[in-house]
Amino acid sequence: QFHTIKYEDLKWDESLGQGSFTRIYKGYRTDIRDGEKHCTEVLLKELDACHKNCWESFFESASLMSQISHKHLLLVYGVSVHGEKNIMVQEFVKYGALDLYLKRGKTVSVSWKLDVAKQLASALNFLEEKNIVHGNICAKNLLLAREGDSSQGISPFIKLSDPGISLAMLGKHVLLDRIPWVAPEVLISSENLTLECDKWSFGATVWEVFNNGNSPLKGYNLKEKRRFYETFQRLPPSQWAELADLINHCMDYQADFRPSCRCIIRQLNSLITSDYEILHSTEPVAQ
Ligand SMILES: N#Cc1ccc(Nc2nc(N)cc(-n3ccc(CO)n3)n2)cc1
Repeated sequence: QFHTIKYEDLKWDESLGQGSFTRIYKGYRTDIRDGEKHCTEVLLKELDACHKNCWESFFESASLMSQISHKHLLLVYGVSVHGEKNIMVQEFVKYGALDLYLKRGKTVSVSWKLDVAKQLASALNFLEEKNIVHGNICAKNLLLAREGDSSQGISPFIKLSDPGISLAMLGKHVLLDRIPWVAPEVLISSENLTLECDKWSFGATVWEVFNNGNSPLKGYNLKEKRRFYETFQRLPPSQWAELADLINHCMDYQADFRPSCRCIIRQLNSLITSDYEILHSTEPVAQ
């Protein structure tokens, strides 16, 4: 199910921040392959000790990512346990989480954003074909491996990160805080976590990418977030009608009305960047 890595083969470098329940560090892993010593740059994701009852879910997430391989899915080398410490050892992705990259004010073109959306859709299509639910699609879990350079026609390259601790293990407050990424039906029961939920989250993630990493419903408290679903509200629409339609189609409150991945990919490919890009060089910030 997954490779176990000896703790003494790992070396910690700088801290790179924290996710929910986890801390991440740059690190190195030494291993001997065909008689040679290799030292690989890795990302060390440590599960906070206080959530040790979630470690099986943390490792389930690691084994999910280790069992499948796809160019837009993060490579997980394995896990290491050392006393209270549970560590997931991942490939180090050069530019880190996409939400922070976009928030740092990097101006990226519309076609750059569309490339990211298409790559995420192809990763989701791969998971859908294997009937695997990710459960935590969001810009924070999209990692940027290549910045791309539109002047040289080099596209960005993203990798979808591990889903982390499964929604079923999370408390109500954490679920509410994941509005609008978590599909409405999951709030009713985590048994409702299906492939369609990833389509909903895909819509919210595309919204983030086209709003320069701004969090949708930023500043909403949990009560306001709950009301957002109870009153069937929608995210502020993009000026680009075809994009807004795709996002709203993915974020349909009726799970079985959401489009298949193939349909999403077809719609993304039909979005013509030329006219939109000329007309709206920068997407106005959503109110
Ligand atoms: N400054 C900076 C900087 C930070 C991180 C990386 N690299 C990286 N590699 C991974 N495999 C995973 C992650 N993550 C970041 C958030 C999460 C939460 O899921 N993961 N970051 C590169 C540069």
